[in-house]
Amino acid sequence: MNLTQLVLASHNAGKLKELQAMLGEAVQLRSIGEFSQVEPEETGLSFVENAILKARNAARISGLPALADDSGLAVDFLGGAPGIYSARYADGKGDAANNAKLLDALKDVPDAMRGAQFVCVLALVRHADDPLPILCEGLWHGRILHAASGEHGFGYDPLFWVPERNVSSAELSPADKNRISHRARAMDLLRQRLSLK
Ligand SMILES: O=c1nc[nH]c2c1ncn2[C@H]1C[C@H](O)[C@@H](COP(=O)(O)OP(=O)(O)OP(=O)(O)O)O1
Ligand SMILES: [Mg+2]
Repeated sequence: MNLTQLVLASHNAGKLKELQAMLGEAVQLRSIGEFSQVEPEETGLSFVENAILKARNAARISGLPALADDSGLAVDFLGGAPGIYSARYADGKGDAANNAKLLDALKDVPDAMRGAQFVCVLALVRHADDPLPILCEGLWHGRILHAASGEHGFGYDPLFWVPERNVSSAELSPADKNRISHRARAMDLLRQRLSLK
């Protein structure tokens, strides 16, 4: 597979930055935003389904092989919510509203019951109708803080406490987050599958 031209099926600038940093110079990720501003509806019931749906859509629009990232935050106390609905948790009002709603949902919940996982599924399709998408998954275990902390990253990072570093994931340097995050784990697997260094 020629991977010098790969389109990233994401309108999220934070993901593009992280994934490009992880891939290095060998692969140039082009944003789907160069081709279309229309975001496909994420109608799947799983991260896998939504990742494949986004990848196929981007491959169709761009004519290039496409990588999609479907990710989210699964909170134990909320039975895995917001999960695949993480981006839409506060009805599309954005990251700050999502974080405020999550803090409210966990008000007065003690630390021991605030466990959560970031989930990332990467899907790579060679073309829009690829019958064998490459799928890689990564999980990152942590806990939901009682208040936002840190300026790096995006999304729920300011609320996600990283036990192995004793900071929020928004307090990690971008390079550090990219070594240990759910996305980093999924990307490690993808690199192995593609025999990339
Ligand atoms: O490392 C992360 N650090 C913090 N938050 C994160 C992370 N990874 C995913 N998240 C959150 C952001 C969003 O609320 C949802 C992903 O939703 P998701 O649909 O996959 O992405 P999106 O709509 O932002 O962009 P797009 O679908 O165009 O790729 O999970
Ligand atoms: Mg999305």
